[in-house]
Amino acid sequence: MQKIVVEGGQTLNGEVQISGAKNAVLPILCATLLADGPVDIGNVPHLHDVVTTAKLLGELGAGITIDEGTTLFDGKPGKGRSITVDPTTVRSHVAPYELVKTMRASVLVLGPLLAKYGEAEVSLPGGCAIGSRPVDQHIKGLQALGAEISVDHGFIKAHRKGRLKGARFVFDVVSVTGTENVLMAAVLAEGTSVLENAAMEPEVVDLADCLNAMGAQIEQAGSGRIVVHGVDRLHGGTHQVLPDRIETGTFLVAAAMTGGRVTTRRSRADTLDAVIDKLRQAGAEITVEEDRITLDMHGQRPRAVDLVTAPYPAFPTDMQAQFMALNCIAQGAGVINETIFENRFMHVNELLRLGADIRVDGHTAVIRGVEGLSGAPVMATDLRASASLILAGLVADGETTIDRIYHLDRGYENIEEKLSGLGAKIRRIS
Ligand SMILES: CC(=O)N[C@H]1[C@@H](OP(=O)(O)OP(=O)(O)OC[C@H]2O[C@@H](n3ccc(=O)[nH]c3=O)[C@H](O)[C@@H]2O)O[C@H](CO)[C@@H](O)[C@@H]1O
Ligand SMILES: C=C(OP(=O)(O)O)C(=O)O
Repeated sequence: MQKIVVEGGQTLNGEVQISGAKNAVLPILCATLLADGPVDIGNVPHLHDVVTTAKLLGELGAGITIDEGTTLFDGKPGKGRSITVDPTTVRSHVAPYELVKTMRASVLVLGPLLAKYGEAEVSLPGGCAIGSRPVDQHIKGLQALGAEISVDHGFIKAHRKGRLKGARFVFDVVSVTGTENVLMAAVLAEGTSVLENAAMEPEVVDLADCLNAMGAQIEQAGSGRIVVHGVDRLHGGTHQVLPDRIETGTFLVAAAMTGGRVTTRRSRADTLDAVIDKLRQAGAEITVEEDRITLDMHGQRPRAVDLVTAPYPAFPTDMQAQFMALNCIAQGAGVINETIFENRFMHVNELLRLGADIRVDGHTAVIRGVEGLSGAPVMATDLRASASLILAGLVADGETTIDRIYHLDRGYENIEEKLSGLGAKIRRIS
């Protein structure tokens, strides 16, 4: 099994190119199932979850063509990957357990298969083990559009008699993938749907942009009330995936923790307001120019920050572990309140092994910054926990070895190469 070894003590400096967003490309890949022709997706990150989703689409019968290194991003040439999905050969409507178990986003084939082909059988999804992660909102939303759904032997079984019917649906809780699933189904429903208490995440907007490029009529994505005028069919199209705001935030935190100066290229500062605000509170000087965000810590140790995770545009739960790592070595004490997932403090025990001072009471963690961490073997428990351990390793004394890094490969493209480019001493070993 592979591990990552980080030798702490380097100040990060330089520029890093941000990849396409995992949480945008995965729903977009699933959305291609709705089209009557091929869909070209550009700025696709090299991630394990992308490979799994492509395998899943292939298993359903879609044609997949991968083109390395020719993607255009915002009209500027750049190296990246594009994937063309041809859904016209889809024959199966079953998403098997073996492919779905590793990845939360695989549940996103449910809405498209149901809307386009009239039936779907999708294994209950996996993903990061950060809470119970139910799918009741996905099911209720699709039922509101007229679907008949049962959960049986670990599979969600859905079918429709006739076309789905547009409806008003109010989500009980704000759910990102729940909004995306119902949105994708509503696109081919008869009449207008209004999705209330919808997720406002930039990845939902990116999905809606892609669907609109395929002929959908979606209005107000990015607000809590999305209006969808159903259409008879979607055609093929092209779309560039938006930059990954969580990857961007992770590199900015790395720069802040090491006292360095780092510029992220091909990033979108407008999707990171809450994160940038917290980094400024931590003492960072941040400047934004077009798609570049520069964080300069001027060699200073960060100040601890308090934060509460909540749905977008508030502070993202996917940046919580990274800010926990920052607080571990900051001046003063910070309080982190995790309100989205009930079991998302699993990195705490590993950070304690590096010498951190953290106390957890329910959903709240109090972190007192220490002068220094000391490198040790640790174990990654989920994707962002893995990132937090790398960040801690960057500033720890000596070597930190991180085990179970397969989580990391689900969501970070070439993280060790990108960090090495900024001056970190980091390597992957088998
Ligand atoms: C692939 C993807 O995009 N993953 C992201 C997505 O996950 P995901 O879409 O799974 O997260 P949700 O937004 O659905 O979860 C938010 C909260 O709603 C609850 N809930 C959700 C659905 C449901 O049917 N019933 C229910 O009760 C969950 O338990 C959780 O407490 O948003 C999360 C919250 O920003 C991020 O951490 C994940 O990186
Ligand atoms: C929780 C995450 O991913 P997923 O929903 O795919 O498990 C994440 O990206 O931090």
